[in-house]
Amino acid sequence: MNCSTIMLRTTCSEVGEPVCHDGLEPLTLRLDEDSVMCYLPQLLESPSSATSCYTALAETLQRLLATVPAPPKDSSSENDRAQFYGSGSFGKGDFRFNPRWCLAGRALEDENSKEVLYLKERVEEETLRTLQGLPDECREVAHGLSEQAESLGSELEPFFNSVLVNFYLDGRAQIKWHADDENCYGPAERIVIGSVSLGAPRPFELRRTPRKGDGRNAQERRRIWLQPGSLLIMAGAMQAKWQHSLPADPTCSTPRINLTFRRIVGPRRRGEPEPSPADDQQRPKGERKQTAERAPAPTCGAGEERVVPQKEAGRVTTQPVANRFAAAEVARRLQDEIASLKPMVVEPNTPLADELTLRETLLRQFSLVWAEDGQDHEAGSK
Ligand SMILES: O=C(O)CCC(=O)C(=O)O
Ligand SMILES: [Fe+2]
Repeated sequence: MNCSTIMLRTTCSEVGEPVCHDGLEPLTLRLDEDSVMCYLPQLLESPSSATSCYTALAETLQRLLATVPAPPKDSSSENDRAQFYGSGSFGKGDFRFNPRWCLAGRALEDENSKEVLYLKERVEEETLRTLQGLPDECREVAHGLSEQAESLGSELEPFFNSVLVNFYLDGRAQIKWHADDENCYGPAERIVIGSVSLGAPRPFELRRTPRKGDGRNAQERRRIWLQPGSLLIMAGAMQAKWQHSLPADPTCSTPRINLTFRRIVGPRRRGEPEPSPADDQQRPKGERKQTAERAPAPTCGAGEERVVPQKEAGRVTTQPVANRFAAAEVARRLQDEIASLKPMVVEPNTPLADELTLRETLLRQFSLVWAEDGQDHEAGSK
């Protein structure tokens, strides 16, 4: 089969409607000379494993939404899409994250996310297999990917070292046209992203990045229904030349979870945790140092004496903090909550102890990011 002429399985006939794929069969799309997108409807062994993965993960995300204060740039209450980012270790290394993510999303710690670790393994295996098995006609694209594909299999360094999770509460939640082309992923012509869908099926759209003088045809959209349990691989120059979006779908009334596994390259930025020392990784989990112990002292609001009023003592936020709070105010709230929680935590590994750790981690991450620039960031959705 000639890769450049692979057709979408189903086509929409109405004028102006995007070319559609129903997401039930695998698909390889060579979008242009340098960009390729592959879709596998079934990443997990069965539809029921996709359902149980979704159920467990949705429960964790709901709990975090209810217990972790909203980050300063949280937009989940406006657009029904909440963001989370992987944090902690995944066996072969530590999750990295773009420090901006912690302004818009909540941390999803490794101990909270068995499913994420499981999916990460599956996505790496399938991405490697798929990229290595691209048809001959895609060789030029595959050639550019071969080095990356090789490092996917490396024992020492896993390919995907970060994950961003989107929780779409219903069909009103969406993500607008964008490309994931930030510098932290390396050259935009060589970014590989593995995107897993769970929960409600939703349409995903693609279009060429708009350029001056583009005619109507250049803007032709392609649409793929992302089915639960599926994997979408974006590779080659897709982030440089194409944009993608997940439009609102008024017919959808149930949640969807999307996980995009990415590779962050280059030195760690301020605000990103340093990798754990190798010997720390060897030890069983219970014996490892707690994140909070490794955390540097908060730098935001430090030095300011704030007395927690008596009536506030013991009060813990269970609802997301409204967006209007400035970053420093959120930090103060976190400090208050940590002060309230500390005397209540008598045993490790209890729900209260987890809440305390989550707040401490959040505070550490926020504080470092703010210390970097001294002010608010533009927190994008990428
Ligand atoms: O939800 C999706 O399928 C897409 C998410 C996405 O594009 C992103 O997080 O950058
Ligand atoms: Fe994206």
